[in-house]
Amino acid sequence: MTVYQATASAPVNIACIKYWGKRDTKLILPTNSSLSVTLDQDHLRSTTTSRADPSFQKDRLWLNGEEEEIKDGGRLATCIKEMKALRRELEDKDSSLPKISGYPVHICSRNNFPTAAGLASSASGFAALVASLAALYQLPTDASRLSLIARQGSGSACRSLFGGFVAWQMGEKPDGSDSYAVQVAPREHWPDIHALICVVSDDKKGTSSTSGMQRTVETSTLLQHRIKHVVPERMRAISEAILARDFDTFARITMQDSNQFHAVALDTDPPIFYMNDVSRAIIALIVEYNRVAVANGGKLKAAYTYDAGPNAVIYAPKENIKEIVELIVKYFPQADSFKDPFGLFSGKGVTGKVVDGFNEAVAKPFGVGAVKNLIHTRVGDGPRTLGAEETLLGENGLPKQT
Ligand SMILES: Nc1ncnc2c1ncn2[C@@H]1O[C@H](COP(=O)(O)OP(=O)(O)OP(=O)(O)O)[C@@H](O)[C@H]1O
Ligand SMILES: C[C@@](O)(CCOP(=O)(O)OP(=O)(O)O)CC(=O)O
Repeated sequence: MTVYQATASAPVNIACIKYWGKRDTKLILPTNSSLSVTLDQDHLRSTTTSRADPSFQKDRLWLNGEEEEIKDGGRLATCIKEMKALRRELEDKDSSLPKISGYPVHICSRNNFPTAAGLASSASGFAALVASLAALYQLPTDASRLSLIARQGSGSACRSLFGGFVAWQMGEKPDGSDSYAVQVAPREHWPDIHALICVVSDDKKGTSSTSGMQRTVETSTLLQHRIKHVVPERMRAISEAILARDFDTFARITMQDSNQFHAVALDTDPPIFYMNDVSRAIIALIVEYNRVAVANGGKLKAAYTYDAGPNAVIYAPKENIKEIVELIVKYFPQADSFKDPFGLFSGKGVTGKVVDGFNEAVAKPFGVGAVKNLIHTRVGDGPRTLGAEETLLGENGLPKQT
């Protein structure tokens, strides 16, 4: 008997222009456009296997080994329903296709990094879900079309359908049909963009993005200024900077937009604080690192950005990452040795140090564990369809034991 099954992986993305606010909470339509860098799946990814089988009783999903409820009308149910509808369209047009759109599905997914910890697991997770169902249903792969569906799982997920540098165009139609992701540039255009993730906390966060942003929409006057007068110009300028590989402008806008997103969170009633003392110390270090570069006649060398949590993501050209790791390690000693996927330290281990002319008084050194982990990665590609050997479901249609 034929087994209808497919496995796909999808990347995390971290926004430079932040999505924060919905004009439609059910369809997940944003109040502003946003733009992100897709990170390399070789380091951070969600992997999902989907199988359609007439013997299954109902649609089921397991995340990291635990079954998650697929609530009627909820985000998971919506994405699965929309993907089945796309398959049905194909079957209606071509009677030779097996009629699998009516079969229940079993879906098994794993994240190779902490879930719901502000590392954008919902983005890679819903993108992998949609990508695996697209492979299962053999849908023609138009990533923007699929991004319309991933968007309804989690807004930021629509950007993980592409690699490289990705914009989510907010659109204006009430039905959301013009609110999808497009690629600004593939990773090959600017492969030199690397990222250092400073994991400050991998706990489940206090205020979820979903509830936090709605409170902001309801109470912040600053948000209205941001969406009308700030984001449109920033989207234009950062897209131009990416196309011109102009890191100085890219970095300036990225930091400004992270700052404004956190200002808007603070302008919410009651206020929302996502950054903590460690996050703010990392900002001080990057600001000083850039000040030294500019004082020496150079340009900005790094950009920080923070999502709805205390973890820092530092974007920089590859050649600067070694100095940045040394800088972070000087102030935030690490319990474990730095995993050095790009061989920057030739197996020698990291010694904390600052660049010449750096004012060490800008931050106080913290103890071991304040920054728990450093992940070095870079701009990456879009979802990948994987071979049958990567399946997460056993022959019985239940998660494989790992
Ligand atoms: N691989 C996956 N497959 C399906 N759903 C997933 C997957 N990974 C995460 N999710 C969903 O996303 C939720 C976590 O999203 P949440 O927004 O709370 O955290 P986050 O994505 O880590 O943070 P943020 O989006 O603010 O950066 C999970 O509880 C789960 O419902
Ligand atoms: C701060 C952000 O990371 C917010 C992401 O919000 P989500 O996409 O997680 O929210 P929902 O659409 O409600 O699922 C900024 C961004 O990724 O653009």
